[in-house]
Amino acid sequence: MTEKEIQNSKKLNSIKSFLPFLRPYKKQLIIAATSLILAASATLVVPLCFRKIIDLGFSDISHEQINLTFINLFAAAFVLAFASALRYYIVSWLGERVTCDIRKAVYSHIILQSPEFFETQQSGELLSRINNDTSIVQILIGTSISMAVRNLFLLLGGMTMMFITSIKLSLLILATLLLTVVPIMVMGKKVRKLSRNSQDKIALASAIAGEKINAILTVQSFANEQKEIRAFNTSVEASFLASKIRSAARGKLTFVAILLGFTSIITVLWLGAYAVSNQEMSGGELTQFFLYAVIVAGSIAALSEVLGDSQRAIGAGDRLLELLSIESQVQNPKEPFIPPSSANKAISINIQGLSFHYQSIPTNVLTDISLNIQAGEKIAIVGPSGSGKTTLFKLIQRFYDPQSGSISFDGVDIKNYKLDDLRKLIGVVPQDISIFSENALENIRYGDENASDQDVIKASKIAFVDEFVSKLPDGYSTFLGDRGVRLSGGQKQRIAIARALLKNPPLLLLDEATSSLDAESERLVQQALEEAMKGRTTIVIAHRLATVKKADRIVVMENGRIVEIGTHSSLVNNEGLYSHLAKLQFTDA
Ligand SMILES: Nc1ncnc2c1ncn2[C@@H]1O[C@H](COP(=O)(O)OP(=O)(O)OP(=O)(O)O)[C@@H](O)[C@H]1O
Repeated sequence: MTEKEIQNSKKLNSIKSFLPFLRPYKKQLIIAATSLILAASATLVVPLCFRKIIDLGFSDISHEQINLTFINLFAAAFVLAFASALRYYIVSWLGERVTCDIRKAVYSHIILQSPEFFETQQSGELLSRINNDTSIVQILIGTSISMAVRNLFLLLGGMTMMFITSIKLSLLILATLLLTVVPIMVMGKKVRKLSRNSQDKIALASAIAGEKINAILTVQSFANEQKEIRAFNTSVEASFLASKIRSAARGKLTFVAILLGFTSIITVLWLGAYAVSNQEMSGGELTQFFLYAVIVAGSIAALSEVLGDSQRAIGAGDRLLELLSIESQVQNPKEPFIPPSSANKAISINIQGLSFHYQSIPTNVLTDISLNIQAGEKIAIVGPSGSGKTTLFKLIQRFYDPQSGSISFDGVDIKNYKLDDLRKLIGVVPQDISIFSENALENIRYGDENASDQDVIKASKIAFVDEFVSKLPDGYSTFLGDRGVRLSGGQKQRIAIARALLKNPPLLLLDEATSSLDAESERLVQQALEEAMKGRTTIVIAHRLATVKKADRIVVMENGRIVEIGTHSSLVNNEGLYSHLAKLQFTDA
């Protein structure tokens, strides 16, 4: 295939890939097509009526004939009005409906991606795709396609009628029309390229804004507001420039299309006037021919306009399809293992020869990790920053698959679990806690959407959340603010613990906060954690002496490898990395 053929087949595929979204609405499509054909046919009948009116003249004919002619004209007008209105409603409805479905599909596709996807995609850009690109596709489905079909129908119908009226004049017009189409095609291609460019620029501007608004405290504390305003302005201006270039190209396209279209009609009519004067055709026939030529020219102009719009839509559609075609790196197994229903008791973990590197960097972050953890055991992981502790947590939750080795829960490789089932077994208390723009009750219920209010409050009491939430102005109904800005670090942690407890998981993964909490908060968080760990297998990334001392075993990591395993006292006596770290790192050591 030549490059052009590949491009064309891609274009076709872009449109084809949207077909599944249209499939559920066959009934509406049939109504739309019928009303569209009716309206176009009514338009094509009008010139016939006019020819009759002119050629009959009104002096020599009966009133009955006059009445019939005008009633016919009125009937055509009625069909035209009714069918056009129906077409407008159904087609707009389809556009809105399908866009809504595409939006839903894109969002659920994004949210099911593994974290690797989000390492390369900016959230602002993804939002722009959900909002802007889908809106453009809406124009395609809600307007452009129906305009294209209607005008194509008018073009073909008008041409046929023109040939019936006068073959000679029609052939002439056809020849001049060919001269019109070629430049339109060439220019249309350019517009499409520019459209994609302009959409990319808009997405980039949203991405920049989204990222900085999310990090507003960092922006303001470095007094970088003006810098960020300038950066955003530059990127918005770039998107304006891209749109300007696109609009100019589109404007030129419209100019060329209309001018060439009309030039060809005027030329032919000129010749038509001679034909009437030589009595080769009647005045009514020339009028009829003229009206069809106007319809044909109008439809060509409209088609060129639609071409511009659909180029834009295909650009946006391409981006959406590209997004929808990305498969998550972590997939559910074909035949998943069904965990037994008594799954809430502690589980054992077996890690065997685990090695892993992130796709972006080929050096191993974890190398040959092997570790057996018994059901109910409490393991503390310590190690210098960057030694791979958090990465190990990510692999246990199967956010990534290792390049070699395996992790098993109660003897079953975690790859055999459905992702949902696997993650239901794990409660995570991360360092970086997400609080959503909802009230306290709903924020905690995020751990288990089916939990009753009583369950939420029970978990809150164990996690010492009740202690501060009940003092808030509206208690559990208090809105916690965008991303929890109204909560302290220790309070957020306790919310995270309550969430994890509500899930009642057999395995707890705790990432101990490195930021120092005040003594009272620290005591409450520790107490909450101790409650949470009861009866479960627990792995904690430890930064405090109190935590490591309570652990059954301590795993010491360095450069992605396990270098020591033992209890606090045995490791301190070892004089290895642990004793060195213990002296330096543990705040209360
Ligand atoms: N998404 C990622 N892509 C590429 N490299 C990553 C990614 N996440 C982490 N890394 C790298 O992997 C290594 C281990 O990181 P990890 O977060 O697991 O360390 P850690 O022991 O938990 O450190 P800390 O105690 O500072 O949290 C680091 O060198 C880090 O730069």
